[in-house]
Amino acid sequence: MSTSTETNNRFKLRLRNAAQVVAVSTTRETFKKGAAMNTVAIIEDATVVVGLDGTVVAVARETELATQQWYCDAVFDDDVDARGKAVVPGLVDGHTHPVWAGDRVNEFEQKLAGATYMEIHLRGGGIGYTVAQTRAASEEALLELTMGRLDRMLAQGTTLVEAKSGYGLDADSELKLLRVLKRAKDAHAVAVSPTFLGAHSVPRGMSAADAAADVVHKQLPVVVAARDAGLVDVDNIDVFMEKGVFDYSQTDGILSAGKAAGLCLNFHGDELNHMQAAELGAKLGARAISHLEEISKDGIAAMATNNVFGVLLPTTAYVLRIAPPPAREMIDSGVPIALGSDFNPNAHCLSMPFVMNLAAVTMKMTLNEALVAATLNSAASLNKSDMHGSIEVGKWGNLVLIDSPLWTHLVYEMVDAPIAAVYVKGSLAKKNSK
Ligand SMILES: N=CN[C@@H](CCC(=O)O)C(=O)O
Ligand SMILES: [Zn+2]
Repeated sequence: MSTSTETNNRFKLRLRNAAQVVAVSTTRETFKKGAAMNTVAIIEDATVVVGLDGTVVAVARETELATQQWYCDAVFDDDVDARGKAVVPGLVDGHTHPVWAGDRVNEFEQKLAGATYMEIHLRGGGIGYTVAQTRAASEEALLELTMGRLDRMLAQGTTLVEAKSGYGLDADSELKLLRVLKRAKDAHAVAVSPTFLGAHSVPRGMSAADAAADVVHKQLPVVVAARDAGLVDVDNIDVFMEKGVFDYSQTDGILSAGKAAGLCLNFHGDELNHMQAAELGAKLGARAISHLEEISKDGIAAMATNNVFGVLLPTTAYVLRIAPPPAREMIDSGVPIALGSDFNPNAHCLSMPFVMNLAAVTMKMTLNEALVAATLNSAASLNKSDMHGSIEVGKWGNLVLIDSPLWTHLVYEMVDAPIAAVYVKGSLAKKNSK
């Protein structure tokens, strides 16, 4: 082979002859809704090639590729025999709270004994407890904790994660958390979509109205200035819209201010009580609303009409022993559904395969729907499905290699998903021992 051929035909990675490559999509659709959520593109006896720039250059049956001259002449920096294995896109976690110190294992015991989330919250535990621990922690300590959590997510197949601030609740502390997220984003293989969540709770001694005003007039301007100076990255703005936290008009005001600052609206709503969050999100042009356990029929219709993503979090209903959101009705009505782990001190879950299992068992989603919701649609809920969420030419070569010829083992095997390796932009990012 000549040098020039070698240069032109050198690639970063080949995963060859996989029993199944689950591309999810082959048409570059940005998301799926309705019946389409139950279809995933699968190519059997297939090969994926990733170029030196980290993007997919080919995904096809090995026999088809073998007829092409470029492929026969190609050299691969990493050449992996994937026979007997399946490949799915890197998983996308649509909702996490990864920057916090301390833990709440004591509250887990209280909840098991019957205390509700709001009872603990209103007596100063819950988010309030974590805010105190997180404010007291150094930026370096929080970075180390966050990096460790991203490592554990990566080992479970996650390659893109939405990540919230929200345990600072004042301008300086929220900025500290957003700086941690930027440093983690710049340093870690897992891609991060950061979210400003200064409105996660009402700080002790403040009214909700004063807290909402603080978010709009103090925190948000500081965050926007830091973003514009390149000190932090912020894609989305979030509010915990809930009875006893932020009401309809406070949430409207905070989200509207965030939208004016160029942020995507991606907020907590209709979780413990029906708050008309879905209706508000549709009115404001929100990209996504999370939780939705208490969504109304009108809210479902409004989200479907406006293509507002429902980010469903099956760990919440599981740990709080509440009814899960009406996923079936939402999908059948045309709401685009994504999934998230909701990793936080209340729901300590870093595993999207387990989330997919819970979605299938407790929310009656099919395995195909769970995969679409945990890949293409989660990426789309973050406006990132141009490069994430499916195995298609031109997208990042983010790939999960499964130690089974059937991809469905990823979900079936629950908390011990058989993930052999995870590739990010065509580079081996995590190899799991058997
Ligand atoms: N519901 C509000 N926020 C989180 C819980 C955060 C916490 O309890 O620390 C959630 O999505 O479940
Ligand atoms: Zn949350």
